[in-house]
Amino acid sequence: MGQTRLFLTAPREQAESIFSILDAHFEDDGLPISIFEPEEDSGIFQISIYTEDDADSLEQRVLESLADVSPLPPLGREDVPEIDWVSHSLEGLRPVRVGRFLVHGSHDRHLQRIGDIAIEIDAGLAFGTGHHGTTAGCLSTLADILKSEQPRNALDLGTGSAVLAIAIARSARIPVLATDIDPVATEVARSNVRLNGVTGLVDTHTAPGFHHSVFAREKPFDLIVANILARPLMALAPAMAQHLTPGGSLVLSGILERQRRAVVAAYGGQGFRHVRTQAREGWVTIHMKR
Ligand SMILES: C[S@@+](CC[C@H](N)C(=O)[O-])C[C@H]1O[C@@H](n2cnc3c(N)ncnc32)[C@H](O)[C@@H]1O
Repeated sequence: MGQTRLFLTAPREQAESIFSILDAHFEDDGLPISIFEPEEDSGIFQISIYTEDDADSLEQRVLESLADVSPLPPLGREDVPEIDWVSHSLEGLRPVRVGRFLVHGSHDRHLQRIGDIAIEIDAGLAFGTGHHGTTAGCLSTLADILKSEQPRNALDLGTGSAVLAIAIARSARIPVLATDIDPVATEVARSNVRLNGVTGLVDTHTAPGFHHSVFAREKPFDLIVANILARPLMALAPAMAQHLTPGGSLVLSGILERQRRAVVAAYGGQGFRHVRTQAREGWVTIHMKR
């Protein structure tokens, strides 16, 4: 069955606000939502939401969720044949540079420069192309951490495309456990891990939170990255403390600016101290240590 894409086009600030509203509103539906700049440096962004089900009812819900946005840009709609979905979603994606990390699709391999840590992501069905402010924030924070720390065993919880696990494995050459609640994401992660030649380092598993025997086998970790969302992250704070070594680094993202204090407080209660927060596109990435 094909997919339908609903989309809105708006200047950056409005586009980011629409993206945040849709992201929060459809959080429990698990529908892919993306934001990107179709034309480089144009400042005009497109927010897309995809469904395989009833597009009419989604359209209605999108309009209801955006009722307070004024003026509301027109809501576009197009059918995306299933066969084209992955390549379609990649076509619009430019490579992303964050520090030494270059996240790119297969068609942009040639952009790699000496000294780059290149991460090839070739599937659109899991989150994590580097374009989202949360992924970019995690990559940037990981790059900073890896300049001064030498972790030996890492965890990427909510791995999506495995972009962060691959970034850690390729730059630190250490084992990384990469888990996701969604079996489709785990499949995509596995295939990206193979594509990037790090099968010997990155181990992928489907698991909600820490509910899998692999955690007991692989813990403790001295670096954990989790780009999920504020609420599940707060619920996971005690388990994070149990799985991270004293002195280890924790990178949390998927947190809106207004949720930052609550997340820092939840982790403060578990013995974590705040090191640094980076903000991108309304999202924050928090580095904490235990
Ligand atoms: C925002 S994406 C992040 C993907 C990638 N790590 C990145 O930074 O681009 C969040 C991922 O976490 C997964 N996820 C959500 N809740 C989870 C949970 N409780 N346990 C494990 N994975 C979870 C989702 O399926 C999704 O793939």
